[in-house]
Amino acid sequence: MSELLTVDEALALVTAEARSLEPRRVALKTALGCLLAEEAVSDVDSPPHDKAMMDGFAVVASDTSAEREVVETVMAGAVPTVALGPGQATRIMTGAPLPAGADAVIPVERSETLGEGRVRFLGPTIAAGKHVMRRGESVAAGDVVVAEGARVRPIEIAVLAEAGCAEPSVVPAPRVAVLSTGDELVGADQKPRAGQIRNSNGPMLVAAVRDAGATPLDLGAAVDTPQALRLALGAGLARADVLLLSGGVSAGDKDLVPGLLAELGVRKVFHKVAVKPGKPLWFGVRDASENDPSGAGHRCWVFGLPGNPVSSLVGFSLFVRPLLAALGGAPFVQPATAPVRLARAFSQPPGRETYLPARVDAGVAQVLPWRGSADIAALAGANALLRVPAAGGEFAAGQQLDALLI
Ligand SMILES: Nc1nc2c(c(=O)[nH]1)N[C@H]1C(S)=C(S)[C@@H](COP(=O)(O)OP(=O)(O)OC[C@H]3O[C@@H](n4cnc5c(N)ncnc54)[C@H](O)[C@@H]3O)O[C@H]1N2
Ligand code: MOO
Repeated sequence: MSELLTVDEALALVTAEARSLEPRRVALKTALGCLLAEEAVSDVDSPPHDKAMMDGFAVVASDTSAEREVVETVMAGAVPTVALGPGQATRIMTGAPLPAGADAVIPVERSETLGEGRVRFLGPTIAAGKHVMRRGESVAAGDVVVAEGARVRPIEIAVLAEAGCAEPSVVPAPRVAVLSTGDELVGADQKPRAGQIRNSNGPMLVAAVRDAGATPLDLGAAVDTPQALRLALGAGLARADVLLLSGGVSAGDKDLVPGLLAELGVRKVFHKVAVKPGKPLWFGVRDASENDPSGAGHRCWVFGLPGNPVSSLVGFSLFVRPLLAALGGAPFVQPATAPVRLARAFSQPPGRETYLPARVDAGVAQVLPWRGSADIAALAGANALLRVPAAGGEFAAGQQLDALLI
């Protein structure tokens, strides 16, 4: 047991292997959640013209004529053709460019149409600039509109669109292949026969990848034969930045994964961590190379997550999710934890660092009844995994521990 890596030691090894993915240009609509790899510069003024901010009449503010001649109507998208003189007004719609000479807009609610193309305005005179947004008032061509390193949220998508950045350079979302292994697995839509179970890890990990802002590539399930596994592992290594495997990493007769990964050029970084559940976790890296057997040549990070679903979830939350954030350009982040207070006393024998399913409300953690690493059903209402240090001990109600947020 003492030879096993601690969680912190294993995290340090993952951190040492982590690096941000190479920036590349992506279609704007797929940039959501990514880090911008270069500052975005606008190629236009915004607004592109002095624009009406109300439906109404463009006027010369200093003109005090009681009645005006309406010289034309300008809709948004159109261009005015008549310069305004004294005693004149242009009917104008919100967003349309102001005609030359005009410097204010009187809202339609403050007008009275007199017929024969004439209009009278009600109420006080209007100040120059009223209900008008000047050309370039928001952004001037050449302005930096989003800084390098900013996270692209829906707001930044709008700003980039306005600035004409249709293909921004971003640190891309990692592509993550998910492969479940095991002869016993059937799909959620199938009735398991004797000896079979449904594949719950595959759908969980695909969803967890998506939830982490990465792009999942669902490779389904492979049976435990060297041929089937070699083919599926090769596909994952060729097509993804990260390959997530579930099952086949402990000590069973059919735990073929570590040997096959070595054969495919994946360098083992560690196997087994002092954590409960999740001990048999395997981590390795296929280094970037021009002559790798898959022909892809890019670096690929590989996790063999233990087959038991709760063990897989713990491995994902502790190691995979932080690595995905780092590949996406964030400084290496530790797993998301929060201090919580225990609702009830409990005791835990010494052993591995342990993660107990818990429900945290207003900072108070209830440990949930749980039948071990195969009992994912017990976690259906859980929102945290309570971290119990390896030394174990007696924990009093109200005592503070850390919880991993899931
Ligand atoms: N002699 C030893 N036996 C085991 C050890 C060990 O160190 N020495 N470790 C135990 C621990 S801890 C775990 S966790 C499991 C992990 O084993 P594997 O990663 O090799 O996974 P499998 O043996 O393939 O499966 C374990 C368990 O999980 C079920 N499973 C597998 N895949 C899925 C899936 N996609 N969806 C749902 N459930 C899945 C599988 O049917 C098994 O019941 O090993 C212990 N044994
Ligand atoms: O660590 Mo295993 O993951 O205890 O079930």
